[in-house]
Amino acid sequence: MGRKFFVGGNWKCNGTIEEVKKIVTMLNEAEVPSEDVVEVVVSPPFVFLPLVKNLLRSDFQIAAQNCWVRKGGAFTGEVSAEMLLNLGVTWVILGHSERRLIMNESNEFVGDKVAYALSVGLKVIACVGETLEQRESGSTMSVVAAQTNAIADRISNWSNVVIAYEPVWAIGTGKVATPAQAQEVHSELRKWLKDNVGAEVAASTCIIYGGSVNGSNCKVLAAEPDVDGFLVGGASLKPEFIDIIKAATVKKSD
Ligand SMILES: O=C(CO)COP(=O)(O)O
Repeated sequence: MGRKFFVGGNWKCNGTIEEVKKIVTMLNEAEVPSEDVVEVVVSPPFVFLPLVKNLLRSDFQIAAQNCWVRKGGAFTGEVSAEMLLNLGVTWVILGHSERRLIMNESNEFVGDKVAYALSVGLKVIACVGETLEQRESGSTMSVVAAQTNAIADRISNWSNVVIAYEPVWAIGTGKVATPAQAQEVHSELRKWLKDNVGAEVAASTCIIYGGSVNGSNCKVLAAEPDVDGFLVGGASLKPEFIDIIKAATVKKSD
């Protein structure tokens, strides 16, 4: 039950048409391991999804950074899961800490979003992770378990879910988790899945790490047995994103 290495690029709220075209050209020209070895998904802001979809190489996929919790309708400013599918978008990032903390998205709301997006056929990168305060008070695993539990309560099929462990204190700070810190949470989370969902889901679900991943630290992180890839923010806008994709080969040579 091998897990394929997964690298997501979360562009967040960045970019102009010109910059987006440059990033796509950089990605299209890159030589990276084949689709059998690594799954690459880039996530531009909503407005650039059609442009990126049209220009991006076909072995890379695209993700939205959010979507509405249920079917579309009178929800001003929202984008529905159905619209994403209609555009040919295959993935959506849900529960990113920037949405949990800035937009006050609760565990339950994120769980509802994950369940709805999966039900219409989208694949989901579901983000979990603790704040610095929560880590320092020793509650990392209870926070991550509660976030994951709100999803587990609402879905039964995990085959289209990737979990991104993104400690909030490591996001955009340059303070990357050490390989041991990442491995510890990933393995505890996998154990939580085994105990609460099932052994098969625990063994087959990709758990990727996010938070200050760059071209220099990606290989040591990728070498950890329960780190199945990355969700990359800042570095996904730069050429070093290619080096991060290539970290997949660390696994292949195991
Ligand atoms: O939030 C992240 C990816 O979703 C990580 O962001 P950085 O890689 O910029 O720390």
